[in-house]
Amino acid sequence: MVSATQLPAWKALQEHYETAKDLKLTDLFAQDPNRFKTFARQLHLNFQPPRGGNTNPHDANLLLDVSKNLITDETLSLLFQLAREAKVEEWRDKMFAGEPINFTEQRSVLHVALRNLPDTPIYAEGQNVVPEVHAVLDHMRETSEAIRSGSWTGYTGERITDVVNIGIGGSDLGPVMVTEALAHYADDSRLRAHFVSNIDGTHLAETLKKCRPESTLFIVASKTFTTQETITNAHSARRWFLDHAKDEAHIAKHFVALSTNTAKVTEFGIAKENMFQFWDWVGGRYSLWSAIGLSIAIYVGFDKFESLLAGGHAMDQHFRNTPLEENLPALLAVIGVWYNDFFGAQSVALLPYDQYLSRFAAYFQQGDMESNGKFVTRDGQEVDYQTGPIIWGEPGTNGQHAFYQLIHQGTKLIPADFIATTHSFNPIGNGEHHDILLSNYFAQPEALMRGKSADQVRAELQRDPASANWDAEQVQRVLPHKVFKGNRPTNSLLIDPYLHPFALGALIALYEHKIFVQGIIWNINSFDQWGVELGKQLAKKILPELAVDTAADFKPVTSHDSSTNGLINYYRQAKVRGHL
Ligand SMILES: O=P(O)(O)OC[C@H]1O[C@H](O)[C@H](O)[C@@H](O)[C@@H]1O
Repeated sequence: MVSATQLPAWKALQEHYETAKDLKLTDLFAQDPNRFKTFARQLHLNFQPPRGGNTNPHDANLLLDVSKNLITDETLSLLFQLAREAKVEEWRDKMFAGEPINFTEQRSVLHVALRNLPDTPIYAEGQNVVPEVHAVLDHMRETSEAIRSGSWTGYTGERITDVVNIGIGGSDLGPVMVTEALAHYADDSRLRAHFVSNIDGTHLAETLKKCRPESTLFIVASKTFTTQETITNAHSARRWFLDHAKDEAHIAKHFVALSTNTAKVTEFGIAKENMFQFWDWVGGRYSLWSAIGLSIAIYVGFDKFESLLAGGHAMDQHFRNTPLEENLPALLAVIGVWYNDFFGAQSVALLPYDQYLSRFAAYFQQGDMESNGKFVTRDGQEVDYQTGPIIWGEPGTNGQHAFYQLIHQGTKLIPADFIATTHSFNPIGNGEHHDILLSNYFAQPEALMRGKSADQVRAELQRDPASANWDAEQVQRVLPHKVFKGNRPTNSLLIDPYLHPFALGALIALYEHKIFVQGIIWNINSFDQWGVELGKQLAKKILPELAVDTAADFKPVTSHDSSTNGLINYYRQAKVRGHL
């Protein structure tokens, strides 16, 4: 494929940008009373998982308003033309058909198969993967139900009260984000979920302080089962456990593994029946839907996990079957490309007005940045345009009291997604909290768009008794600092009614597919992550260099640049001095 910048629509967008860059959102709204109608999309999703007995809600409404963006009808039509010229629809169909679109690792990209709850076949390398997916789901159901009911007991016969997921990256962030998002459904106060990811011994040590070996289940989650942090933490947890339990035979009741690597799991000493399989065609950052979600299923119950999958599946169907113009992931994606590649925006803020989504931005930092942080095209050429943005964010309203200053008055363009639900699980004060929360959710995009002119500031100063009598010089000293230029773009997404498992599944899949569409437009492979390897290799080389016994045998390390040598030797000298 030709480079994105060579596509006719890209060139047309560059020309269009020359006029669009001067668009004023307030003018666009003044000129068109129907602007909201034109640029907001409502989507009703509904899908009942085929297994009977799941009584959770399985429908959700999504309202995505993109009208507060620097776009016109023409902008959108050119952006969708770009998506078509980049062959987004063809690549989407290739993904669903199990073609090995992650070509640098010769792998299919089939997280959609994990939530394909009906028995519709999906093929990877000629083999229908759906029966295996269902077999693992059945295994997860059995195990999660046994733990929740108390029939799975520890080595002394006690029920399990603490589940510790040991994993990092994709084997951590998804379960962390989702267990937090679904905390409302954690209906068994006897059961706690913990997550240990960092190799920093503090993470494991502080977690183990809260656990007792008799009643703790460790879930060792690692796709490759070779990740240094996870395997080291798992071995340390195993030692802690055996210090108490003494007998290795007890490990079977306290350690399970989630992995694609049977040989390594066996080598670690975890029995095959305690291993939950997944497959190479599941990318780590897309794996919460697989066995990696076991901690979720235990924490909130398997039927909630199934409903999460159903929501993901419903969004998959929408993404697969809806023309781009009405396709929510595609719409979010092309608007993102508009700012990233034509306005020069460097980042995107994800701002959920929902405490349950407190880890949403952290989760999609991996989801987006590990997928689209690439500098060569699929053909191996260096790109001559910007690819993936920096993703960041915190829940509202906290962010307002921290970094919104820069979004409102800083010198950077920061497109932001505002996310909220129409109803709260916690309608404290007769709904007062939720109304206040939502008033902020509505006000911030409005403020970012409208801004405040010098004339408005002047009028305010005149109205305020504290400044009404100021002379011109005093006014001028303050006035410029109170001006908001406005015209800052936002997307608003409202989920109706609640962030129940189905709605959450749909929300996550929405962003996953947005990332997919952008990766195709940028002509990059969104599914490998070679960029994480170099640091790992160098750390492996450095680790043995950190060993020193005594001051007498201290030989400075000289194998690196002077900075790295200097830092390493400072650390080694401190080790020799030994303060603990
Ligand atoms: O699940 P694992 O094989 O342990 O991998 C954990 C994580 O580490 C790797 O370095 C990758 O950057 C991530 O994509 C992956 O999710």
